[in-house]
Amino acid sequence: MIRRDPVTLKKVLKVYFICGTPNVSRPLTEILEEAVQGGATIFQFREKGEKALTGEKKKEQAAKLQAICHEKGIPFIINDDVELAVELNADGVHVGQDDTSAREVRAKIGPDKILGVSAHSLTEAVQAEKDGADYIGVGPVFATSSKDDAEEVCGPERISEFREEGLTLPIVAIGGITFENTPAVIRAGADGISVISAIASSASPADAANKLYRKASS
Ligand SMILES: Cc1ncsc1CCOP(=O)(O)O
Ligand SMILES: C=C1C=NC(C)=NC1=N
Ligand SMILES: [Mg+2]
Repeated sequence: MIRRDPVTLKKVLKVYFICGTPNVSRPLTEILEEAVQGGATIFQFREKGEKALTGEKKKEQAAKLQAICHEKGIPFIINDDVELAVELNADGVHVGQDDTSAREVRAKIGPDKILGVSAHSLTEAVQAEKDGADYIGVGPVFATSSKDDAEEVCGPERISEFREEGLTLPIVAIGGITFENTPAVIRAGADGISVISAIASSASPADAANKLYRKASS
């Protein structure tokens, strides 16, 4: 169990791979293995879109991915689906502003699980912290084609603004992140970067994760 303290979490958030079966054209289990091999430090199962698995199939896939994360010693996070997270005893949940309220999720998953919340404004960020969030996901910092209902691009500046306002909560940036633009995001004050396509669409997820890790740690 990853302790929820901010110091541990800031390390764990370094290279946050997020993926669902609609994002890949070969088994997600294979891609996850390779991504962790390369240096991914935390994984989120985000099963969304018209081709997303549901019910038993989604649960089976989640269990397989969870087993890989446990074997490799990285946290397994589930996006949105709090019930599934509780059922599988996942390491945590990530919710957006339009999902179950963070306060309610914290009550359902208990004090030892990781809770991530998407935040686009300082108000949302401060509220998330009050509601028991361990980290916030901020973005899209660059243009992305992986989320059709993404908010408008906010740039890494949004993260700098939060830091200038004194927000110390762990922050992971998201949206259109590649190893080229990772340094700017870390310089802006993010503790880590989260990606879908930079790893999922790479010919070598291991190589992509490794490049991202080096850029996020430098
Ligand atoms: C889930 C999510 N939230 C904001 S942008 C995004 C998609 C990120 O995907 P990519 O890393 O491929 O831009
Ligand atoms: C929308 C999101 C923002 N940030 C993170 C870490 N995950 C998400 N699903
Ligand atoms: Mg959501």
